[in-house]
Amino acid sequence: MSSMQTTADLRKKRLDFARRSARAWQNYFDAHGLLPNITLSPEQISVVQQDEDQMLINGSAGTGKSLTLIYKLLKVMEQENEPKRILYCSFNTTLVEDARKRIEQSSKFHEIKDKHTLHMETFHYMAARILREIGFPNAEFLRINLENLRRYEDAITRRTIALVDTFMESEEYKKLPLEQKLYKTHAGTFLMDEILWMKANGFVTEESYYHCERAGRGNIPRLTKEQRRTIFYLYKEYEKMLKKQFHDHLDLEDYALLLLKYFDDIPDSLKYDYIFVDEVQDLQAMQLKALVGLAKKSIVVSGDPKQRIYKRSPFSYRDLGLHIEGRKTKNLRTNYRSTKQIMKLASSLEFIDAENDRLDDQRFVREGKKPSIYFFPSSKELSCHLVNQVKVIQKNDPDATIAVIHRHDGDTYAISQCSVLMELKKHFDVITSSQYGRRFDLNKQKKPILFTDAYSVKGLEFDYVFLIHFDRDHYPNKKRIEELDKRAGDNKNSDGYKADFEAILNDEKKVLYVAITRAKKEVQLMYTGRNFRSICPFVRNFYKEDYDAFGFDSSIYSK
Ligand SMILES: Nc1ncnc2c1ncn2[C@@H]1O[C@H](COP(=O)(O)OP(=O)(O)OP(=O)(O)O)[C@@H](O)[C@H]1O
Repeated sequence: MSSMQTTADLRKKRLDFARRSARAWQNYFDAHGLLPNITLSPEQISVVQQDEDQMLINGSAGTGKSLTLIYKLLKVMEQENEPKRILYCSFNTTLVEDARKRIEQSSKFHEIKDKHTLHMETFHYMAARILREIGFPNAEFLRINLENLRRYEDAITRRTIALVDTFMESEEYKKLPLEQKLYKTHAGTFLMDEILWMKANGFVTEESYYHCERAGRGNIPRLTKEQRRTIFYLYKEYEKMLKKQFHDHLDLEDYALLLLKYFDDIPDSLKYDYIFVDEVQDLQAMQLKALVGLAKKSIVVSGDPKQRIYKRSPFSYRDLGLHIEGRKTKNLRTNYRSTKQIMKLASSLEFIDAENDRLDDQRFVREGKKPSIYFFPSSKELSCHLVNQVKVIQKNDPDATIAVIHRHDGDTYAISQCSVLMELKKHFDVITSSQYGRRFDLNKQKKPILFTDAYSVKGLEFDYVFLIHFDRDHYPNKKRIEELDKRAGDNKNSDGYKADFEAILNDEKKVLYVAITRAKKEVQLMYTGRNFRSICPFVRNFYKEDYDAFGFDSSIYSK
């Protein structure tokens, strides 16, 4: 009896296998040799071969999510015989430029690229293209980088400050019931943040805003439901201001909202058959929702929640129309970029909202030197060390790519005055992230050194990474804490303040995680200060055996 069952089971298994193979082979794509020096792992191949209308590729930094996405894109381009419209998009300009550099390395790509219409661009560029076609000539083709984002937020803050100040002096405000009056701390940047958050999440009717969960907005300052009525009034006034005084100016958050609002006016010919989205965690909720709507046949997104360093939202993927449960979510586990030693350090950072990388869940293809942390009493000494290190690298490893990551975060004046940058420029060819697309040629020997903030290098990688601001003023960024303190007023002992403070620390750890995980071979974290105690507090998450310390005693801080 049992042997008969076994034979039947075996036959069924064989049949299932044959059916599965036949199904797989119909769309089988020969991924071999498409990009130089890459042989996809079985794990990656199975993601490339699996066709779904919606799919999520998950994985920690360096597991090949972007690469796998590019292979899926090449697969579609090769297998579709009729011309298709295909979009590869992400939030940051540099990442899109990087993907373009990668795909250009494939000779297959050059063979098949004219078969289809392929757009490789940021969300905003794609949205501006469609919006202009359907009657919004004000949609701009903006370069999305940190400097432009800061400039743009500053402009909005100036408008919202003027708006709140005038409103609070008005007769109308005086007549408001007490419970709808605002606190002083609701002024300025708070209103700017709130309006942008409302737009990013589509809460642009009074009732939806009144009833929504303000996830991601923190607790400080408190905002009661009744006060939301006043904020909504100010939002409306702000919109009128944009129309009248700023000639129908569009905020970046308006691009997705307009696509959704005028969705029926978008002809099918402007939508995409296939959409591929990299670093999906950086997109705002309405942006992702618009992309889901624009994908006629399939949308594949890839991301890593530990690298989410932009604004948060109350929505799940499902709420936004992305159904990626079960086999439609794929996880990649082998790290092809960083050494085990680098990932060990990065993985010890503890987050409150994202699961830590478990090292025993990950595999590595290379090992290398332990990361190091250096304290220097002055920035002159730090610069001197950095220059010497770069000289040694360029002598021993002339093909190497090098990034120096700072935390001036879009402050163009601070960047221009940065003594480390000045010193580097005396010795080397140095570029900033806005020059990355034009000046950074992966095929050339002796590439320029990239001097960049941590946001602009999302998705990029370098053989050697130097972080120059590993101190308590920059991780966490002092300006963010000062802003929270300003908003808290006398409320600094409240639980709400503590929770918001923790949320900032968590975000800032993610910035650090992104920065460290850009390194392939070696990473050095460096800081200066009056004494070694000015070290970044996140060092307490590190195990002392995971890094070499210079200029201070690691046993004081680390686990
Ligand atoms: N199978 C492979 N063989 C060789 N190299 C690989 C393989 N898979 C990925 N890589 C390389 O590993 C590096 C990291 O890949 P990729 O940038 O796609 O990772 P990622 O998961 O998107 O990272 P991040 O989340 O940091 O953007 C790249 O240099 C890529 O070429």
